[in-house]
Amino acid sequence: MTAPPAVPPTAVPTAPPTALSARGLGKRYGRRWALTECTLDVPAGRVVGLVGPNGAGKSTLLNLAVGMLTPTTGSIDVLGAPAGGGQLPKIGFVAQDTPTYARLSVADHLRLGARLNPAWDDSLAQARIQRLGLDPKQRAGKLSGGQRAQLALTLGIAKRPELLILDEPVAALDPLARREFLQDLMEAVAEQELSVVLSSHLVSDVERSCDYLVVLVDSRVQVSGDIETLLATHHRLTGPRRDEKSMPQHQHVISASHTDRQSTFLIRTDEPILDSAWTVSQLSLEDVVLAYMGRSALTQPKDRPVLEVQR
Ligand SMILES: Nc1ncnc2c1ncn2[C@@H]1O[C@H](COP(=O)(O)OP(=O)(O)OP(=O)(O)O)[C@@H](O)[C@H]1O
Repeated sequence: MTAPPAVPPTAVPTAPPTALSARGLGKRYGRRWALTECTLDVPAGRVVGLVGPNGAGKSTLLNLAVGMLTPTTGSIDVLGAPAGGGQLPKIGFVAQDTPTYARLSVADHLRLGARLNPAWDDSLAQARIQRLGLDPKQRAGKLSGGQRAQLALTLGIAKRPELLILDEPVAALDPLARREFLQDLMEAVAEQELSVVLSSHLVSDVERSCDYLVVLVDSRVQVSGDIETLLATHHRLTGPRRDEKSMPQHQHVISASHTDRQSTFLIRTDEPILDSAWTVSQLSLEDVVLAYMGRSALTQPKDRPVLEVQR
């Protein structure tokens, strides 16, 4: 009897690893939704900027990711498993206002980090503290806001996490400290295999340090994606006045403004723009973010504060 022919192995498609994956995720405080219908796949190995105005829901999303909040609706996976308990050793989390223990010294914080984290990299932590010029004997309560933020980032990085989540880490820093902090962060990303999600109000911070963007406005994700791709697929079209409805289907209008004779559209499309009536211009990341924020403002009910889109 002859053996049956070998069956070629079936290639089982594997989904690319994700840092965060949310499905219909929502969080309600009392009657107010802080996060609504959030469905999102953020790839691993990226530096993700989570941008949105005050009260957009950024902290809520990040706190759901680290399991400090539980969802009202939907689910969130972190590094391929449900957020919460089992994933915590793999996550470094620096919460908003970079909390530290005021009465403990810098050295105490590093000792605590070593006790609490099995993968603690003490030489990395010591080297960072020395490079930053932080006095190991100084109590955290006596550090400046910027120094405290650097201490908190050191604790987060020395944990050797797979995912580092930073909630507005540079909000309290002056421009130079902000630049140095983001520079340090990028160095850590280059040295370690690390995914980072950081929230910020400022597009300039994201432009400098991130390669993936999520825009959250009024509790909803407005857009998310690879920053290079977002910049390559969004355009400003300026030309003779035209009705939005006459635009080709593949051109998704994000914002439109008109004068008597002229129209300006900010569109997203994967296809080339062939209509020679348009003057096509490139957009900055800030243009893209503001357009999505403005779009949200236009769709908000009247009793909500409307975001100003300034150009
Ligand atoms: N513990 C809470 N109880 C009630 N409402 C809350 C609570 N935490 C947040 N909220 C509300 O949920 C919404 C989203 O808040 P969240 O802190 O997630 O926004 P954010 O984008 O991080 O804002 P910011 O940039 O100001 O930090 C806001 O309207 C806020 O008032």
